[in-house]
Amino acid sequence: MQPAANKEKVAIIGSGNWGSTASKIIGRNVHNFDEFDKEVKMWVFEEMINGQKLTDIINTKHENVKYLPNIKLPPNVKACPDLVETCRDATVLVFVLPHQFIREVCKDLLGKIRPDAKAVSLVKGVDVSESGLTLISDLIKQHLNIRSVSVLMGANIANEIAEELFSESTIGFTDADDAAVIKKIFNTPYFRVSCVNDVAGVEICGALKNIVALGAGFVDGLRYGDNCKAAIIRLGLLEMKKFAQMFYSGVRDETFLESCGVADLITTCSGGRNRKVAEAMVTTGESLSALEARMLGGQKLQGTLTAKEVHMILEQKNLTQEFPLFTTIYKIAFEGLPASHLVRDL
Ligand SMILES: NC(=O)C1=CN([C@@H]2O[C@H](COP(=O)(O)OP(=O)(O)OC[C@H]3O[C@@H](n4cnc5c(N)ncnc54)[C@H](O)[C@@H]3O)[C@@H](O)[C@H]2O)C=CC1
Ligand SMILES: O=C(CO)COP(=O)(O)O
Repeated sequence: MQPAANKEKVAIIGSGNWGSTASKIIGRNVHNFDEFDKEVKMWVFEEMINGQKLTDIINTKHENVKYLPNIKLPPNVKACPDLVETCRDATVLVFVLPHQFIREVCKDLLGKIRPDAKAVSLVKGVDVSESGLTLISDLIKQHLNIRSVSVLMGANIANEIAEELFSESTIGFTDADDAAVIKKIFNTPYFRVSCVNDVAGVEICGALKNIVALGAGFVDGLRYGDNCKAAIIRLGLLEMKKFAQMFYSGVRDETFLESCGVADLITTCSGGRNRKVAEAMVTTGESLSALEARMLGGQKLQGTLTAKEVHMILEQKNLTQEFPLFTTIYKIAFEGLPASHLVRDL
């Protein structure tokens, strides 16, 4: 189908637990504004479910039976297995993939998108390579030559939002006009979005809280109680802020009090997947990667890779002693340090 002339057209890149939830919100919201084309394409990393393509299931049943079961998606959300086809005519690109897949996706999209497209990243993670630390939003911007990449992060456990339970979220932006368009596709009475001019602050919060969530899971596995978990959350928030302000100038103190900051830490340390799998690591003695594969039905952890990536950067810069919580969580997760050292070593 040709896009309606001069209309904003949204493409969603990713269709996991959060990607599918985002498609439910966006698919409905485009009907509220004249300026949007009503068709929303969603790129699905194709897989077979009981002999049927996941894209076919989504397009006939209007449900992502693997990553967001029992939630109806709007019929104007069209699942598409071809990445370039999904994005070719879009003016708004919504990136919502596990962060380890972003480089590959950007490579495949290079030169294949509209020059006037804007983007928003819902991806919680950072990129670490030989050239150092890069925000996922910067990676997308640099690789695809996109003029503005906003981010949307917050206390947003997808299953709750899919059931339309109230939550807040934060858009970090550099271009206020683009942020206003992006807010329109996400904001609903049950998903309350606010905007701050601080991409790095919002994005670093979204990435680092997943490391702290592993710590919260260790506390739960050890049965150390709620006071101890609150201490981990407090110390985690301090290290998140220190890290963000050390690596990015202009990060604002107030950002840590938005949904993307303290609120996301609290929800992730209570109901998130990183917390759940870290708890199981302590109670079963199995590795985080084995538990991720066994417990999550194809969904991915982001805290494990982020803990490794952040540790690599801290080691490179001789900063591990300045971040004792992140460092201890890394050592418990990957170097066999007993979980009880979480509090002993702080
Ligand atoms: N699920 C949640 O509650 C929330 C997730 N997020 C963030 O959203 C991002 C996406 O997470 P979810 O939608 O939850 O995904 P998910 O963890 O539920 O699912 C994994 C997704 O990765 C896809 N995939 C597997 N192999 C792939 C490959 N080689 N290339 C591309 N895609 C591949 C799968 O098809 C699936 O769609 C993450 O950064 C996550 O931290 C943010 C807020 C809430
Ligand atoms: O980011 C999230 C909630 O805001 C989800 O966290 P998990 O990936 O740990 O489930």
